[in-house]
Amino acid sequence: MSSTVIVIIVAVVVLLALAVIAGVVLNRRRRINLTEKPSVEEKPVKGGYQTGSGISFTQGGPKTAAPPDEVVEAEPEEVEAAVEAGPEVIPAEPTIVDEVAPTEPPAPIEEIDPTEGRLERLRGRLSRSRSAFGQGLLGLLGAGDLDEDSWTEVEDTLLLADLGAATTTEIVERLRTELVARGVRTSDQARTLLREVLVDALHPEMDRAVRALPHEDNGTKFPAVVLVTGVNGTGKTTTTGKLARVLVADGRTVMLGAADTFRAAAVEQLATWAERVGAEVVRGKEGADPAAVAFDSVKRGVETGVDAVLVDTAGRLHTKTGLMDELGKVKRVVEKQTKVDEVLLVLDATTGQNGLTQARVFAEVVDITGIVLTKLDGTAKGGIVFQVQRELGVPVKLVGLGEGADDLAPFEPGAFVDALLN
Ligand SMILES: Nc1nc2c(ncn2[C@@H]2O[C@H](COP(=O)(O)OP(=O)(O)OP(=O)(O)O)[C@@H](O)[C@H]2O)c(=O)[nH]1
Repeated sequence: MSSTVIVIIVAVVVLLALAVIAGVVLNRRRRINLTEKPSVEEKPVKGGYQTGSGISFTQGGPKTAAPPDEVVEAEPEEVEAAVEAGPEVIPAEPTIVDEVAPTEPPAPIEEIDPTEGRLERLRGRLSRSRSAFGQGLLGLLGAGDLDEDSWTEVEDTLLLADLGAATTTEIVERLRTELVARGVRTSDQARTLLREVLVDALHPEMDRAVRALPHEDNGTKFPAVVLVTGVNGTGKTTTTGKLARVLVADGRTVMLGAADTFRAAAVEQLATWAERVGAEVVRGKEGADPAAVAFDSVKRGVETGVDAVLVDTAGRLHTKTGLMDELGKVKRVVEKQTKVDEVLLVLDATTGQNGLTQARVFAEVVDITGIVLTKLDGTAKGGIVFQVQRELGVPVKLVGLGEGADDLAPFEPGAFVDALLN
């Protein structure tokens, strides 16, 4: 073979290699990168809920995630019993490990939608909240001097949107003072004032990053442990799956723990989510002790060196004692191995006051570190966000805006209020 032919072959090979590399780079760019904030702030589209950034994550571990004091004290014997798989409820240890799904599932791993597509789809999802809220308020405030009847109407609008009595009073008082102090006369001025007051009431200074990144302890990598809790039906399993997708899209590895063993279908549901993103799932048999499954998922997560273990916990609200036993035990048992970094409480926004009652009970049982408000797309009462944060003193970190796999968004007070008012 002549040297010219060899040179041509080498040149063709180099060109092909460059084309492959360019293809891979372009493909990766199309995937969402949730840690990067867009450099240019997009103007919110009328009526849409657009967030300026992706869901942000932060490191777990003792340095950044010191949780408040635990409500429930660990009982060593009880913890041991759960870990060693007591005969009546906990399946034998090997059973759980045997049921770990294969690392490489046969089904193809899904591409996760790029950010642009996600924001596009979330537009207008809050339209029902908007019609009940922003338009009415702006109509009233834009009129200038308000008589007592008009102020009562403002109050009623806020109450109807589920903001709760305390937040409503606070907001009305501030509006009354500022309206006079600033001499508000036009609807634009009213809009600016209303936006400011509502955003402030949502405490934009709260840290809303999800503690789902690993930390190191004495040179050993520990995954972040996220417990996802809430009453069955609120969207707990769905949220766990959606969060796993966000992490995977961000280049992270996750282990899912199907500790909601109350309903076999819930375990299957989580296994499907895991399969779709190529993650492992650890599960127990129906009726298995949730604490044992949670323990095994974290153990497996540490062994395999994943970045985060997301545990879908049981959320039966039969009695407070029952819940306390179950959830308190899950947390204590997991903490035999590593700290629980995040306890997310999933609340269904459509349940209004009922959701708040649930929140109170859960908060008494376990230290909630973040709230996920689901089904905000299906309610005219977006105001529940204000109330639940106020009640628990814990930030709403994520919101569910649909049944689709990528319909989970970070909660941003400014973007949320814009969606209500525009
Ligand atoms: N519209 C809407 N539906 C949602 C949202 N989040 C979850 N859902 C739906 O709510 C239903 C219940 O969700 P699950 O995730 O199964 O609820 P769960 O709390 O895990 O309940 P169990 O499976 O019984 O443990 C499902 O049909 C979800 O698709 C949301 O943000 N918007």
